[in-house]
Amino acid sequence: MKLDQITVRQIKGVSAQKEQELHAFGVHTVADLLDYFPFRYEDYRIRGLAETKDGEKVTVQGKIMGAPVMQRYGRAKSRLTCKVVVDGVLVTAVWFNRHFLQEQLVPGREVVLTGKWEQRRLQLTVSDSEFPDKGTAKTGTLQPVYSVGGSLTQPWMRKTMKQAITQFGSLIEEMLPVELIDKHRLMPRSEAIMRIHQPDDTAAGQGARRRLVYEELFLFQLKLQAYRSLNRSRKDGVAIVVDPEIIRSFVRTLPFELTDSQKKVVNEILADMRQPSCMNRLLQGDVGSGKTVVAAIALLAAVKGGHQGALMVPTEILADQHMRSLQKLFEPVGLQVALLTGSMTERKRRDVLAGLQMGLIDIIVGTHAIIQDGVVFRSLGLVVTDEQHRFGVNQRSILRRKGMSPDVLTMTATPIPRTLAITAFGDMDVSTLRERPHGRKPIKTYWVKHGMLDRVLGFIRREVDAGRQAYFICPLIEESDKLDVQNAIDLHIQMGQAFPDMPIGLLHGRLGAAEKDEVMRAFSDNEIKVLVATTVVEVGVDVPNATLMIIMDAERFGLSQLHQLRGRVGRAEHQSYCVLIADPKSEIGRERMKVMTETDDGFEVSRRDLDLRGPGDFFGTKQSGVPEFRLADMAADFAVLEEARDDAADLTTRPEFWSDAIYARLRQRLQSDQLFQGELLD
Ligand SMILES: Nc1ncnc2c1ncn2[C@@H]1O[C@H](COP(=O)(O)OP(=O)(O)OP(=O)(O)O)[C@@H](O)[C@H]1O
Repeated sequence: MKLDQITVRQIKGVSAQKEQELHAFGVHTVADLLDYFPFRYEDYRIRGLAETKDGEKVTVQGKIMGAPVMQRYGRAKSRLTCKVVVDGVLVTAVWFNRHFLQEQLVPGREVVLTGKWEQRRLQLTVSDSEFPDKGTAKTGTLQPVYSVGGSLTQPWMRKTMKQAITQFGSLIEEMLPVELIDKHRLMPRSEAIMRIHQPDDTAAGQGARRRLVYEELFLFQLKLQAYRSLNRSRKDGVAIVVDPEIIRSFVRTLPFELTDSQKKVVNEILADMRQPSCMNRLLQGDVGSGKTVVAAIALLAAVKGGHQGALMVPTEILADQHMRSLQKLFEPVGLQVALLTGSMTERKRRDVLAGLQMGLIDIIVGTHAIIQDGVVFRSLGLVVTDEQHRFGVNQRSILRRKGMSPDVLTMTATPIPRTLAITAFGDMDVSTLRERPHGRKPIKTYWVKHGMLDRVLGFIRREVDAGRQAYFICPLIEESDKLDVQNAIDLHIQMGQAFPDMPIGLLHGRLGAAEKDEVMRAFSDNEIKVLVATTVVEVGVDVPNATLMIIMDAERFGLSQLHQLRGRVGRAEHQSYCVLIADPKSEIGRERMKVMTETDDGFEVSRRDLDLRGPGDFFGTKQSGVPEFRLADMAADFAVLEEARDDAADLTTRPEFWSDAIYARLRQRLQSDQLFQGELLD
């Protein structure tokens, strides 16, 4: 019998109702239950009061000195106090709603008390007490604390866990290969499971945790690596072979020389595309590092190799911008670029769809709608997308069902600290643009208080008089009672009054698509000098003549968002500036503003952001692909994560991993994972 075939109902003491409640926590089988780890331990080990700080929780042993005093409030509420001598100090012990203890508090009797210590009043508010003459179960131990609810209480979980281990502990199987256990000197799985639920001393408890953290991270990495190596071994992708001279002569048409970083990354991408397996590569580069032209070269290669390319972007504004810049770039080489968006007329849409199907359109630009049903390509060779729309297994299988296995290049402008890159993008190969184009000057960033608006206006005037343009960003569209933030519409009016002679534009999410396009076009063409906008301009907008970015209420934005916004300037050779207007209330808020003024390197901003926020918060949402681990802590267990990654990478490249019986259990475990959706062994 295997543990994952035994239902929790078969554990003594688990009723049908309790079983149902366990289901709500994802616990169905004994295997699930044993993998339901405590998230912390309650410490009942006895300590001296001298080493206990005010407000801390502590367990002490003492002797009852006087008769207890009880006050009752209504029927159920009571306050019981009693003098107890602990380490030679006379302490007042207080219990709330434990009137039934009164008779047991006999002067002269030994007692063990656990509770919160209040130094000043020499008082202990007791949450737990035991009497050594009656035997102590908890005293001196660490008790596991589980995430529970409903009628599942901590004592019940502890008891049930113990019972499960007694009944079924001998069936716990090892799941890591022996060589890894030996290599890292890990505790056997059965021992680790028992100890994590019933730790007897910290050293062994640490060993148990280390073993299970390794296992968790290893399985996670194995999943990513297996996916990656499986992907590489599949030969159903398109092998895109282009004459290097075509690429070279295209590069010669560019108005600038590629940076060494761009050349290196282009080579990595083209090498991937030549393979008959599907490319799954992440291109990370700081704001303004020139990712677009890299993507353009890859798209050109796809087309010259006899296929079509798609560029998928998050917003229609960006779709429009990229459409125009690709058209300009590809005009000399005669590529047909088309736009596909939700706000297009039905007729136009039909034309585009027909063009794609017949292969008259080489490159399609649009939001994620471009790979959805109803869109048929003659032969899709490459999809370029951004990290928010990263290609999951789902999208790949939609395309595969349509008979397409394009190469995929994912771009991100949020440089990801190494820790998170390993976890969130471990299934991808990574290319990084390390340098910015030559001649770029670092952006100067200033942080000012709200009272300085007049000087900021003077700054705008100076830049515009010098022929440049400015962005003025604020957090909301319209005035809100709840938040005291400057809104774009008001600010637009205010700016109009301050600069009656200056064309000032307004851009926000509530404008219609055509209106947005028109505002963006006018700003691009330098007809509008100052653009008052919400964060719709955050990602990817490229107007090289803009040199001033002013961000109102900057404390309301996250660091990476501020960095993204700042990246809208400094995109050509002119000196550029960013002004943050903010009165942050918290220390962290002030720290964030300081980080911005101290560095304009996105990798450094990310690193400091991670320090300030912690990894759990870094991406904000679950869809970011950063998983929540049961035991592992990405910051604290980073070294283990790296080991696990190397081990998993090593294992999955060995042929025996895919064929040998020893690894069958690991493969089975992988296959049950959603990421693969049964693809692993077909
Ligand atoms: N090698 C280069 N030399 C000079 N200018 C370049 C070079 N590569 C790109 N550029 C220009 O730099 C600007 C920024 O490039 P691009 O829009 O590709 O940045 P990006 O990496 O996509 O940044 P973001 O994530 O901020 O949109 C563009 O105007 C582009 O034409």
